[in-house]
Amino acid sequence: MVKESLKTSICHESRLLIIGLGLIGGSLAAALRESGFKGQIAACDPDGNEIALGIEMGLIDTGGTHLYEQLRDASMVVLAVPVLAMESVMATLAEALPYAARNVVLTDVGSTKATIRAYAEKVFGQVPTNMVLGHPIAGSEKSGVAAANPRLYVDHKVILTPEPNVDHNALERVRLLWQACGADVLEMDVERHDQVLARTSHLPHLLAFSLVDTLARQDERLDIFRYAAGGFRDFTRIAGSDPVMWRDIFIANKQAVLASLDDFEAGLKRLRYAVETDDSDALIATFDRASHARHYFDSLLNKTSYQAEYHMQPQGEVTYRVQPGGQAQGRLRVPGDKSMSHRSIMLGALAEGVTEVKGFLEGEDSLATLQAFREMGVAIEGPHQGRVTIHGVGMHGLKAPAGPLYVGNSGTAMRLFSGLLAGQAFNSELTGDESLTKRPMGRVADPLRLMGATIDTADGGRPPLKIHGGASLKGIHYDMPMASAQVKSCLLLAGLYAEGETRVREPAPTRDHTERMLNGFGYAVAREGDTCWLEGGGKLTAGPIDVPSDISSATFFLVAAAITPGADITLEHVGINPTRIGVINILTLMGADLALENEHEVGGEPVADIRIRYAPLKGIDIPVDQVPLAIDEFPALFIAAANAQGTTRLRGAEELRVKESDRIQAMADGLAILGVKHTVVEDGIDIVGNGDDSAPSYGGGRVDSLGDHRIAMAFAIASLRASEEIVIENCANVATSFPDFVALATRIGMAVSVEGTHE
Ligand SMILES: O=C(O)C1=C[C@@H](OP(=O)(O)O)[C@@H](O)[C@H](O)C1
Ligand SMILES: C=C(OP(=O)(O)O)C(=O)O
Repeated sequence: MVKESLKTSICHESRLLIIGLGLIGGSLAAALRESGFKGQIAACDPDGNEIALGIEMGLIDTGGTHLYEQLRDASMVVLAVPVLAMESVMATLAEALPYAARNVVLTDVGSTKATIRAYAEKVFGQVPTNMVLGHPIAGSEKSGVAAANPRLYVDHKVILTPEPNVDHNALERVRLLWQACGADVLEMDVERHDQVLARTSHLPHLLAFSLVDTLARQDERLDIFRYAAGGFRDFTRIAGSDPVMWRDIFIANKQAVLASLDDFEAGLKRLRYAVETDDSDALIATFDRASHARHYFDSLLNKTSYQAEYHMQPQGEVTYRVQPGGQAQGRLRVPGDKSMSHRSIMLGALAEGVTEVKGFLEGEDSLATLQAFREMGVAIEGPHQGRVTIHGVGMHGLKAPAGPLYVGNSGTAMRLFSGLLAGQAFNSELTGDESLTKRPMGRVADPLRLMGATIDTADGGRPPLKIHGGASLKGIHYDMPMASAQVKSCLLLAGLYAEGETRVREPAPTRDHTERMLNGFGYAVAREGDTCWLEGGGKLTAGPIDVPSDISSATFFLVAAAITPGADITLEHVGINPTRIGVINILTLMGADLALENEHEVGGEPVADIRIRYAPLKGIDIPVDQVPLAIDEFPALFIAAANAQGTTRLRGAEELRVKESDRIQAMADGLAILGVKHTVVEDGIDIVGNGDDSAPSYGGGRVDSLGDHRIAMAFAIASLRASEEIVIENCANVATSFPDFVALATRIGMAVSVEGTHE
C-alpha cells in the first residue's frame, strides 16, 4: 500500500491517465504518489485484474479497460504499452482525444523512438505539438503492476526526444512529471536516442537472452545452471525480462541494433583471435581498457568520484573535521605533478611508440584524462603505483569516442583537450562537473576559431564544448590577453595539427611543461623572450617520463611548517621548474626558513628536496610578477598571510576568480568565519595577520570549500594555528589533485577526521 505523502509534488497535472499499467506505468504512479502529487491518477489496461490490483495497492484512483471513459478530462496521457502496441493505441487515442482536457499533453515511455514517432505521424499526420516522446532509462527484469516501485526513477535518466515544433509548455510539463519522480531529465534527438540505446541497452539484452538460451539448449535438463555462480548471474539477470516487450524493441529498432551487433561481433572476433593466438598483450590491453571503463561507469552511476570507485570506497559528500593545533614534522613525498600528469598522457597517446610514465598522479583529474584517451582507442596500462604505460597511436591515430568526453573538475584537461581535438578528423564533445561547467572556455574557443576550428559552447562561452572535426587549421600569432598556461598549451597542441607556424605571446611567464615535454618527445618548440612557437605537421616520438612531486600539493605542507612554531618538514623530489616557484619566492620574502637540497634534473624538469623550518613570517606586498608563478598556491598562501605579522597585499590576481571556485571570495568567506581581518578587492585581497606565535592566530568554525580542493586543504592547514576546531565542508574534490592528503597531514602531526556519506 502506498503511503500518503506529506510533500508537495512539482507535478501539477489535474488528471493523469496511464495507458498500460505494468511495471513502468505502475512505478510512475507510485513515484508520483510519493512525491505528494495531488491530482487524480487513472489507468487504462486491457487486463482488468491489473487495474484492480493498481487500485488495491493505492497506486491509481480509478481505471478501466475502455479508453474513452478513462480519457475524460485527462490533462496528461502517458502511453506505457509495448512498442508495437503503440500504433493501435494511438489510433484509438486520436479518435477519443476530444474527451480529454483542452490543454492535454501526450507522452510515452517506449524504449525506441523512431518507430513510435512514425506511428504518431501516421495516426496524427504529424507528431502533434502537444506530444513529447520520452523514455525513462529504468526498469527491472520483473514485470506487471505488482512489481511497481516508487523509487524506480530516482537518480535515473529520462530522455525526452521533442520534435522541433514542440509546444514548450507541454515539454516543461513532461519534464516536471519525471523530475517529480526523482529522475534527471535530458533531451536528445530521436536518431541519437535509438543509436545510444541500441548500444547500451538493447545489445546487452540480446546477448543475455542469447547466452542463456544457448546454454539451456546445450543442456536440456538445465543441470548446467546448478554450477553457475555470480558471473553468470550478473551477466544474465536481464534475460529474465518481458519477452513481448523485448521482441517489440528489436523489431522497432532493427537498424541501430544490427549496427551495434556488427561492432560487437568485430570486437568478439578480435578477442577470439587473441585467445587463439595466445596474444597476451592484446588480451591485457582489451581487459584493462574495459575494466577501467567499467569502474568509470560505476563512478558516474553512483555519483562518486572515479578515484573512490576505482578503489572501491564510495564517497559522496565529504567533510573534514580538523582539531586545532598539532605538529608539522617529518619527511614526505607528495603525489605527482597534476599539470605534467595530464600532459604525459596526452603526448604519450599522440606519440609513436610506447611511453612509460613514472610518478603519475592517480588523482581524479588526471585519471579522467587517462580515461578519455581510452575512450579514443588508446591502450593504456595502469596506473599501478604511479606507473602508466601508454601505447601511442601517432598524431592521427585517435578514434572518435562513442560519446562526450567527461573531464571532471579539470580546467586544464578541458582547455588542452580543446586544442588537441580541434585538430582531429572526428567530432567531439567535452563535458565536466558542476564547477567546470561554470568556467570560461571562450579564452580557448576564440583563438581556436581564429585558427579555423569550429567550436560550439554553451551561453557565455561555458562548457560543454562541441568541437567539429575535419577542420583544416592554420597557424596564428596570438597575443594572449591573460597569463594562462592552459590557453598557451591549447594553442600549441592545436598548432601541431595546423599549417605553418603557431606563435603564442604571453603577458607574463606561465608554466612551460607543454613546451618542455614536446621538446622531450622530439618536437621542436622555440622560444624568444615572451613568445614561443612551433611548426605544424611534425611527429612525437615516445620516451620515458618521470613526473616529479607537485609543488602545488607540496605547498600545503610548506605553509604548515611556515606557520607552526617548532616545525621542520622536508618534501622530497618536488618539481621546481622556474615557472612554478612563486610559492618558494613569496614564502622566502615573508621570512620563511626554506632551503633547497639535492637539486638535480629528471626528464628535462628540475627537482629538489625542500626543507622548511619554522621562522616568524611578516606581511608583504606580493610582487605582481610572482602571481602567475604561484597561481594555484594562493589559497594556502592566504593562510600564511593570516599568521604573519602585518598586512599581506595581493594584486593582479583576478584569474583566481575563475578557478574551481572564485578563490578570492571563497577564501575571504572562510577567513571571515575564523575571524581574520581582510579586505577584498577585484583583483586581490589584503589580509591582516596576527603574527603572535605564543597564541593561536584565529578562531575556528565551519567553512565551505565550495567543492574546491585547494580551498579545502588550505583551511585544513589553517587549523594548526586555530584556537578551535575547523570543520570544512565539500572536500570530496581533494581527490582531484591530492588523494593522500589526509594521510600525509596525519603523518606530520595534524588531527584530521573525515566524515563521508554515501549518496
Ligand atoms: O596548464 C596547467 O596545467 C595549469 C595552468 C594554470 O591555469 P591557467 O592557465 O588558467 O592559469 C593552473 O591554475 C592550473 O592548475 C594548471
Ligand atoms: C586551477 C586548478 O586546476 P584546473 O584549472 O585544471 O581545474 C588547480 O588545480 O588549482
